Amino acid sequence: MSAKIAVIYYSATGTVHQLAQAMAEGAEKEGAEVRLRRVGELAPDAAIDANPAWREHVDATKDQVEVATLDDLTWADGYALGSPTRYGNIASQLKQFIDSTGGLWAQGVFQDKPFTGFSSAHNLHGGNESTLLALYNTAHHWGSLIVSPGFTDESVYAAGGNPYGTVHPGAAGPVTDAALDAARHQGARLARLTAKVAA
Ligand SMILES: Cc1cc2nc3c(=O)[nH]c(=O)nc-3n(C[C@H](O)[C@H](O)[C@H](O)COP(=O)(O)O)c2cc1C
Repeated sequence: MSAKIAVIYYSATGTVHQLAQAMAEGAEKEGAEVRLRRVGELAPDAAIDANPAWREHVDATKDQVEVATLDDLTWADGYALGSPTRYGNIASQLKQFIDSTGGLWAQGVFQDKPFTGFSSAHNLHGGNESTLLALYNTAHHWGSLIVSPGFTDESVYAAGGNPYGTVHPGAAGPVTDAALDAARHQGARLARLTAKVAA
């Protein structure tokens, strides 16, 4: 059977958005049905307008990517969640969405469903891994199955060797093909394992 995968992310300036797209591509290539969704923006216009890259990304994705809903979580058999690093933690926009899932949690919607994470901090050692570990706290509470990439493919090493999840440090410049390849691998692995669990 093919898996139903929800790739749900927040991105202010587009880095995590690119990783999310690659994650979705990898899952689709594995035969999954994918919903690629961004969480709603919560920041005031004044903050967004103060950063031209942020404004540009908000405007570019407004009509391009649907906003995540709770139905996407109920529908999916497996989850890929992504967030930029915010002081070593996940962004409040994604956290707000997660914090709206109490009703689904109480119904057991997340139990036994594979869950993987991805991120981007500006600096290589600026909190990529602490953000992923913070994201995985939710998976523990949801009763989901954490499917981190591990060192399961050459693409993981080529992208910097992060077994917790694909990341791209913004300080290294534009998102690299290596990071996108690693995200595709991670998405494919999630889809493959989700199909097995769902069967
Ligand atoms: C409020 C705030 C906090 C941040 N905290 C960190 C941090 O702790 N470590 C770091 O390396 N980068 C930090 N950054 C930078 C972002 O994580 C980084 O630019 C990321 O690549 C942005 O992803 P995006 O393009 O998907 O929005 C922070 C940025 C903002 C706006």
